[in-house]
Amino acid sequence: MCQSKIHEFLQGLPKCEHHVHLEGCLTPELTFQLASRNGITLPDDPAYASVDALKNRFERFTSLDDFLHYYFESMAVLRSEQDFADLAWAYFLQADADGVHHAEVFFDPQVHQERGISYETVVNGFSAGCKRAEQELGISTRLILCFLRHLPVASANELYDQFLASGHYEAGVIHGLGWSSSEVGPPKDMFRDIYASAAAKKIPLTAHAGEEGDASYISTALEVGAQRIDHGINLIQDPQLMQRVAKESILLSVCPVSNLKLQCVKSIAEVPIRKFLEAGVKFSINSDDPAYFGAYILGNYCAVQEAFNLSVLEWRIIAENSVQESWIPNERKAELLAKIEAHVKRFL
Ligand code: HPA
Ligand SMILES: [Zn+2]
Repeated sequence: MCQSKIHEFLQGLPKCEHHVHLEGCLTPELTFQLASRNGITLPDDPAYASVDALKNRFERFTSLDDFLHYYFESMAVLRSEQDFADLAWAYFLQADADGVHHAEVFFDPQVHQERGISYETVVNGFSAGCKRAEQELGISTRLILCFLRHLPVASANELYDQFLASGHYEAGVIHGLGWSSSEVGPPKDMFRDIYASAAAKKIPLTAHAGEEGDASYISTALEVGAQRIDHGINLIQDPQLMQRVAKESILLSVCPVSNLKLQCVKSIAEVPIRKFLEAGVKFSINSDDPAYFGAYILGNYCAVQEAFNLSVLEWRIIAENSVQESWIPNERKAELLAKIEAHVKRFL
């Protein structure tokens, strides 16, 4: 297939996104707009001198923690429910343009709470953005609350109690829990108690693991109850674990451009896409923090295509697995699988 045809195929291929941080959709432009709207002085760092200076800084992250520094600092511009709703809406508009039909999106209440923004403000704003995407764009959505590994466990425990007391899970406002932030350093199983409690309540659980950390971070995440692994590229270090992940249909939410930008790989070709396909490991392809890494989901699909030259049928497997392992009812899965089938048929 010629380049323009494959781009048309990838653009129209019905997609599910499972790994995007709503705060990671805060572009330099929106950062400056919200800073001005809220009368906030941006950090005294040359990176924040202008929109272009910030964009330039985002071109040279040296590690996950180097990125996280800017990710957490920029969030200070988010203050009102409307700010959070606007940020989510900005993501959903781009996702819609990229052919996303279902999106499971992360957010980080702890950092907002630490700077005096209430849990309710954050959840109400983000869930308003999700509701608008469902109504106006027909995208089904799932909000996933993330616990942060660089903060004390006591802070996560407090948030977990607040989450339980809010009734947000039962009300379908928040659909699952995850963990993220610095990988190597804090104890691998720091959220063991929270995950045991949440698993007993049948709350869907995922975890960032195997991005900078080795495969043992993945096995620990699974041991404490994660049903999905975010990133997980270092699974290839452990063939036995890889077999188990394939056998148990544990989805990896892989983020190729993020891996490149955070120097976890030297090129997209190093992301084990073909090895996962060959081993029957299910994965989806995702954007992670698109405002920081310069690629939304379609950019990630195209980067994978350029590196691996996958066939239409291989893309069909990826798209179908993305639907099958989404946290949605079977009727919605059937609807999305039919859309994929119709689209694929046009290109075979
Ligand atoms: O890629 C990531 N890894 C860990 N934490 C994060 N928070 C936003 N993006 C990431
Ligand atoms: Zn992530």
